[in-house]
Amino acid sequence: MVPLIEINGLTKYFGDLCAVDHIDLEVGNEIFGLLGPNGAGKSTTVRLLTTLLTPNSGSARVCGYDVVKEPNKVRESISYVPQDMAVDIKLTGRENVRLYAKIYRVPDRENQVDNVLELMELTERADDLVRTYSGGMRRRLELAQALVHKPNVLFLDEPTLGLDVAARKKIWEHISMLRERGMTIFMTTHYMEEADEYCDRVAIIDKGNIVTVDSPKNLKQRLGTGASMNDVFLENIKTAEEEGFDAFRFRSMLRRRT
Ligand SMILES: Nc1ncnc2c1ncn2[C@@H]1O[C@H](COP(=O)(O)OP(=O)(O)OP(=O)(O)O)[C@@H](O)[C@H]1O
Repeated sequence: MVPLIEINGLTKYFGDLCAVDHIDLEVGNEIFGLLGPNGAGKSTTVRLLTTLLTPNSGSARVCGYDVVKEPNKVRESISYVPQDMAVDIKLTGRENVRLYAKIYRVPDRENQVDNVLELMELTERADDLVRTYSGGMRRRLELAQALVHKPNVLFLDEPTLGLDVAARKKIWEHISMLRERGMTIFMTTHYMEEADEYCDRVAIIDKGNIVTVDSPKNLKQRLGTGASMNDVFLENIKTAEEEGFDAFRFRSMLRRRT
């Protein structure tokens, strides 16, 4: 596996709180899911890897570039789709993507805008205002924007959050298609069944520590016949429970989100 993302002892404090605690990870050309309860450190990890935060110690390389020493090179090689809407509803889909193409100084701009709209199956609605788009279409538009400068690694924070079942399935079809075209996807999710079905490997993070990393299949097998990813998740955050952490909160969160 050629690592597209290499993380060594990466650590981030917010005041006294250690949000990411000496994590080590290697991610190759795959769909990699970072799972964990609320406040576990998922978004902080993604923000460190996308150069939006600076670590207190440790290092990370993305596409061969150091996130602290070569942030511009990292940004040119990646895209990041955060949870909150990153599209302007007062513009058309095409205008939104065009804006990104301009910011990234994409060569042969109009062609590339057409290409990514087509890739996300938005061509027919490309000239309609985004205000009229469904949630799933808006998410696909965010992906189109993210793809316009041809990144090698795509970071997605909860890509299917808030979408209905059909829209979630469609987003996953698109993410899987990108993976088949050679893109590396690093994503966070609370949907265990989606991680199970679509991720090549997952890591579970709890209180800033990576508790386990493997394929969903291997993780389930380790627990025994009939185990689900929910079981894997709960098993791996058990330590927190044993330490008196509020397991009820985790479980109710899981029930809400799965
Ligand atoms: N800018 C910040 N300032 C202070 N504390 C922060 C900041 N960002 C995150 N934290 C804290 O760091 C810890 C990890 O937060 P993070 O957002 O990375 O968790 P998460 O796993 O993404 O959670 P969620 O699933 O709820 O999005 C939490 O305790 C959070 O309150």
